[in-house]
Amino acid sequence: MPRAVSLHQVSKSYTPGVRVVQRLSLDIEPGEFLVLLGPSGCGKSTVLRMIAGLEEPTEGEVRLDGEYANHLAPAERHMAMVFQNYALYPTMNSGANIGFPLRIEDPGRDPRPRVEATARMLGIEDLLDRFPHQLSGGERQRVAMGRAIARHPSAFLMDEPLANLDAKLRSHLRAEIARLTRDLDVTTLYVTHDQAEAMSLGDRVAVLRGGVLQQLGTPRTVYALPENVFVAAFIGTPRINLLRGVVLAPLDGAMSIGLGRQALVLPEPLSPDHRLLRVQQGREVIVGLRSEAVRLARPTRARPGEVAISGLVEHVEFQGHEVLVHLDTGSQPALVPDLEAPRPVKRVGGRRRREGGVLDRLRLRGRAAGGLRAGPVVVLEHPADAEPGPPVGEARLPGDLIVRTTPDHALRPGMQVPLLVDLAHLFVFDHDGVRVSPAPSRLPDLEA
Ligand SMILES: Nc1ncnc2c1ncn2[C@@H]1O[C@H](COP(=O)(O)OP(=O)(O)OP(=O)(O)O)[C@@H](O)[C@H]1O
Repeated sequence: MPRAVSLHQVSKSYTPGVRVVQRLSLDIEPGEFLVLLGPSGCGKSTVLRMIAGLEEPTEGEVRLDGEYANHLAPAERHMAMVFQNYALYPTMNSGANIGFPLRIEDPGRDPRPRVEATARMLGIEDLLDRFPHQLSGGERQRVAMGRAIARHPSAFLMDEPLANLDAKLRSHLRAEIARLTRDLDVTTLYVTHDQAEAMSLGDRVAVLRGGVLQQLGTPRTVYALPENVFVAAFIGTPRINLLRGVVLAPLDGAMSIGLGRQALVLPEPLSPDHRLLRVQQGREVIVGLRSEAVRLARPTRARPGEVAISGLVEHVEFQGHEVLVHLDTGSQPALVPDLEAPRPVKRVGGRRRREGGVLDRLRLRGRAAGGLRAGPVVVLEHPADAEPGPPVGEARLPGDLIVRTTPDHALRPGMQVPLLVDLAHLFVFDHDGVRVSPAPSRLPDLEA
């Protein structure tokens, strides 16, 4: 029987006063495939290890099938773990590796029938006599999976099991893991920092940041209705465009969102979501536009709900089936802490500069709470707080908007192109990075 696994207000500190997991509550249904997703160091492995019994929660409860389980030893939990480094015994062949936990469990029983059945399930019958050093990375990972499966566990705990494999093999094994866990009807908790993996595997995805749960939902929900800027930016490729904006709601004119040199004029009559934005009048917000929200087309081609802006082509990224166009629209990108990897130095106009340039200094900062970024997702700093540098208005901004298009547009850097923004796909986040449009209370049925 697949297990129900629950965490109730679980926290973990390795050092007193520093919680690496903070008051986490999660209910994983029997047979469910739940993915824990987040950047490196956000506490994913710690959560998995607490469920496995390899770490003890500092506070809170782990429950298995509704029963308090904090005190249970790993072996008493009947779960199998698969790690990224395979952890096979080097002196045993694949068959012995797969059979090892069976021999420990029941020394008197011949493990071979189970080992062979497991090998058939994984298509590795030919590898049973080989030692780990005679196997490729993908084959080793299959043997490690076999060792986990052979015991018929009630839950799988997988910690980045595909991280060491190349992209092609990863996608192949991903499909295999999905099939296996479905066929075996087992509860699975899968840890990854790869959002594409999370989206393709999970029945639900739990997004963690700094040890704090940001959102728990189906892949469709976390993509279409991210609760905050962090989730919006972490999920989806190419990354969502996040721009700093100001809500302008004059009493005698059309409501708009100012984006630096241009503005998105909200069409009348205002939609219920846009009407609610009036309370943000005069405030700084963060506008989120996924690449599908913007298309290259003239204003005369606008469909209902689309508004026109324009952009200067800065860079064209050819990807074969599509092209990513980096545009300067005269707005300022908003940066999300924890996501901004050190930016590579690149050459622009003969000068070397860090990508992001002056905008790196207009930083959005996570607010610390007990050593954790637990409160608001971001805080927009006033430019006056920024390090000295060229005044914002005078700085030549790097591309602030990435738009996807077909390869048949002949685009070159320096071209000014017309754009249409589909306001049905507009996200607005408040000053603290929390989504305000679409309104949080509006939860369309995305499962249909
Ligand atoms: N045994 C330990 N003792 C002290 N600190 C630890 C220990 N294990 C993990 N940590 C710290 O706890 C935090 C969370 O670590 P954890 O491994 O759970 O994160 P993660 O999200 O799985 O990261 P990654 O994706 O890089 O594996 C990190 O800051 C890490 O340095």
